[in-house]
Parts: sequence; C-alpha cells; structure tokens
Amino acid sequence: METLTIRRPDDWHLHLRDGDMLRLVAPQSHHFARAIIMPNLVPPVVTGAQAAAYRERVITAGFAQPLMTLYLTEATDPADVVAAYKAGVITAVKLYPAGATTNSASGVRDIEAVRPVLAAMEEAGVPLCIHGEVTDREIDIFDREATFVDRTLAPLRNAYPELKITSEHVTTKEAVDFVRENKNIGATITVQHLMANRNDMLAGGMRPHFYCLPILKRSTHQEALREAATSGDPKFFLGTDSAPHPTHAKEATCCAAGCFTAPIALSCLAHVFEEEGALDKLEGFTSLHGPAHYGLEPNEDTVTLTKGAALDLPEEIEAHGQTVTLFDPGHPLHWSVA
Ligand SMILES: NC(=O)N[C@@H](CC(=O)O)C(=O)O
Ligand SMILES: [Zn+2]
Ligand SMILES: [Zn+2]
Repeated sequence: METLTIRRPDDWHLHLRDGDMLRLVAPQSHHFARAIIMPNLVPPVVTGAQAAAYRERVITAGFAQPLMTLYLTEATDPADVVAAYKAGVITAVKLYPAGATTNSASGVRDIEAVRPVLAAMEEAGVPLCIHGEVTDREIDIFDREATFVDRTLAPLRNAYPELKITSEHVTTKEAVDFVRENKNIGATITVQHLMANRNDMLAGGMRPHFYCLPILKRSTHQEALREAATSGDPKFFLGTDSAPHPTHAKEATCCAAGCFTAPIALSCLAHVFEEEGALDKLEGFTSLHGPAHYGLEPNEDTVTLTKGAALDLPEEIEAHGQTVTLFDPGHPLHWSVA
C-alpha cells in the first residue's frame, strides 16, 4: 500500500460562515491545524472586537486554531487594524473589491479611500489578502483577474513595496507570473482550480457546484496553476477557499459562488500531485510554504495519506438544519487521510 506522511497541513483561505452553517462546517476542516478564516460574514467582520468574538464562536464550533482576518472597508480605522494585529487577534486584513464576490458589498470601491490603512499596515507588517478581480460590468468575467493584476495589483505593489500581500485563489497564468516576478507577494491556490477548468463546469450541462469566483478558466490556466503548485516554489501554497452555501442556494436560478471542498481537499491534492508526478512537492504546498509566507513555524505533527480503493463519499452533508453539497471532481479519488 502506498502511503505518504507529511507535516500537518494548514488552510490559508477558508470560509466557515456563522451560526448553524459554522457548526456544520467547522469540524469538516479537521485535517488542517490552522486556517485563515475569511471575514465575509453578513454583516462583515470589520473591527478587532468583532474578530475576537468571531474567533470564540469558531473555536466553540470545533475549529481550534483559527487565524482571523478583518474585512477592509472604506471606513476601516488604521489604528484598530494595527492594534488588533499587535494584540494577536488578527493575522491579516482582507481586501474585497466591492461587488466582486459573495458578501463583498461592503468592500472597497475606491482604493484611494484605504490608502491610510494600507500605509499603516505596511509600516506595522500586517499582511494584506486580496480577492483580485475588477468589478467593471464591461470587463468580461473571464478577464477580471488579469485586468486586476494590471490595473490594481501592480500599482499597489509599487506604492507599498514592503506590504506583504497574499494574492488569493489565483486562477490565471497572468496572476501566477505576477506573483513569481514580484517581491513580498505569495498566492493561494484552491483545490477546484487545480482539479477543474471551465469545461468541467459548462460542457454537456451547467454544473453549479463548480461555480465559484474567480470563475474557473480555460485549461491552459489550469495547467499554469498545476505547474506553480507542484513546482516547489514557496510563493504558492494551499488556500482551499472552501466556501459552503446551502445546497438550495447552489442549485438555483441564480447560483451562489463557492465550492465546498474542505473534507476532501487533501484527497484531491494528492490526486493532482500524483498525476503531475510531484507527490514529493505536496508537503511544501500544503504545510511549509504558507507558514513561511506568514512568518510562522510549520506544524509539529504529521498526517499520513494512504492510497487505496475509490473513496465512498457522501453527496451531501447535513447537520444543524443545514445541507451542503460536497465538491465532486467527477472522477474517483483514491487517497485518504489515515
Ligand atoms: N470563492 C467563492 O466563490 N466564494 C467565496 C468568496 C470568495 O472567496 O471570493 C464565498 O464566500 O462564498
Ligand atoms: Zn475571493
Ligand atoms: Zn474565499
């Protein structure tokens, strides 16, 4: 039997939601030690005090080591951000262009309005996580990330050269190249963007459980992501972007964006890395590069993955009156976590 033992992974981009959905999904990330918890609740997590309170709810729900983030708005107080960071309440701040994705309405419309916060973060060493898509109606949805790189990310990089940036869930060759070529910037890559491309979502019928933002791109971009993830380059690391929505909100005339991947993330990644002949690079991607980017130590404990018969996975997970559909790559998975 084939086995692989690696340092215990962390998830550098995770949505745990709140209330009953939080109670359902928090235990589903148990393979991971730490996770960056995204702040796009309704209402969003905008102050240090709200992040501290949310952190307690996450721990109570069953995820022991959450790393909290603040949702950047045009009203964010630079002093509150720096105080929360110095007190160890938050690990990073998240920039959502207003309207770019789920619960982003309170995000940033005009970068000019948040310059004082960005300058204070650069000065204090607070990392900035970015959902990198423009929101202009006239920009094609498949071009929104590449356009953001040119119009927003490159100028930000130049204006705040010491600001530590995480380009979240990169989905294009353009974003991968930008991250490679610039300093003080790393990127998370999701499970679904490594496993799938837009054909999986759209050819032969529209599959809502593949719909997420940034949207799945053509296969050449998927190949660029696979190359980056399996290359051993420490700038690229796992952020599952596991983003649960109730099944009824996914299977709807206006489908919510997000794939719920957390329970099978490691099985999917072992599959991808094996296909790429790069199982020896899996540990770096899941367990070493992320901590290094955030200036943290890797986890001391390990997990062991085992290859065997095809996994028998549930289609849905139900608890606390909530139902979520598990991401299904469309083919069997053989790796499981012991
Ligand atoms: N990725 C998604 O498609 N959805 C995320 C938001 C995000 O990470 O952009 C969500 O919160 O549902
Ligand atoms: Zn996002
Ligand atoms: Zn996300």
